[in-house]
Amino acid sequence: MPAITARGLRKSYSGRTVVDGIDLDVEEGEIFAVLGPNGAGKTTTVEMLTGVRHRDGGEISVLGLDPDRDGDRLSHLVGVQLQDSQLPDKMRVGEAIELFSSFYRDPVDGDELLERLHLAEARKRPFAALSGGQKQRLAIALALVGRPRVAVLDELTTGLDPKARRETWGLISGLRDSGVTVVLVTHFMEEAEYLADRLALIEAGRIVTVDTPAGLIADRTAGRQEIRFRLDGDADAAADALRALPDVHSVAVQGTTLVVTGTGDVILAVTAHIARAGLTARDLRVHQATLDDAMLTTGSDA
Ligand SMILES: Nc1ncnc2c1ncn2[C@@H]1O[C@H](COP(=O)(O)OP(=O)(O)OP(=O)(O)O)[C@@H](O)[C@H]1O
Repeated sequence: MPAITARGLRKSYSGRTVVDGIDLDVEEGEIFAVLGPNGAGKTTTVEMLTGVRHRDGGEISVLGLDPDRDGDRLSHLVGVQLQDSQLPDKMRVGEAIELFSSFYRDPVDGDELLERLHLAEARKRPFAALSGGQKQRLAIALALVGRPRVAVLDELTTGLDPKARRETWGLISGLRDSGVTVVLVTHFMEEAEYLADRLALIEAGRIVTVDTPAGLIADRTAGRQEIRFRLDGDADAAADALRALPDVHSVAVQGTTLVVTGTGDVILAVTAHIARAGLTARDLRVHQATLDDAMLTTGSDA
């Protein structure tokens, strides 16, 4: 049974429709990413799922409850990290965790959570004195302290450095492993590819695609691969020979570097040819199409 179902979701601001009939099913225990360009309606959509924002039309069920009608009951089951979370300037990190813990029947261990999010040393620091990354990590901690069954995380790792981002991904994978359903709004394709079981692409308030990351990549890039290597010898002659191979789509010569694109068994075809011709390929690198590549092929700036 889906943890979240939305049908015909609509929202307008001052007569301008920004969510225009969205249908969604998020399965229990999956990480579901919401992607799309700036202003597509991602935040408005997830805010309606959590009841933070009221819908103008459509139906929503989160764990069998309606966020507009059953907000109090749902607040015990859903953890929300929204963009630009604000707390009173003087509130200390430890006080915020204690306050939010007190809202829930069975909160997690606040100390352990702060430790995992590298905030233990900032426990006594007031909100106003936190760095951007610390505020971000505190927002994640506050979303998770109530041991939610559903976590809605908007721009989870925006503002975090690469190490903190990776650690946060570990935390979110762990949540899924413990059965939590996660809805994740993100602009980082690498994050969606790494974490998401499925994703929805939203453009201009409508769902364009719902797929797995691998399915979307395969669909949009047709399994395109790129191989780069340096060649000792006549690069132009080698390029001509490579162009004649099956599965090779293009060969570009950039100085002594060859860039070959293709599909199917192109890697095998190229490496076998190099060996047969007695050539040496140095610094050989293979690039498989990523979610970033898939999104760029649609012209989206998500
Ligand atoms: N409170 C509001 N009042 C008026 N317009 C709003 C309000 N909140 C959002 N909008 C507008 O609704 C549209 C959708 O905004 P939303 O924040 O849902 O998009 P988004 O996909 O999350 O964008 P981003 O990736 O930039 O966060 C935008 O054009 C935005 O300017």
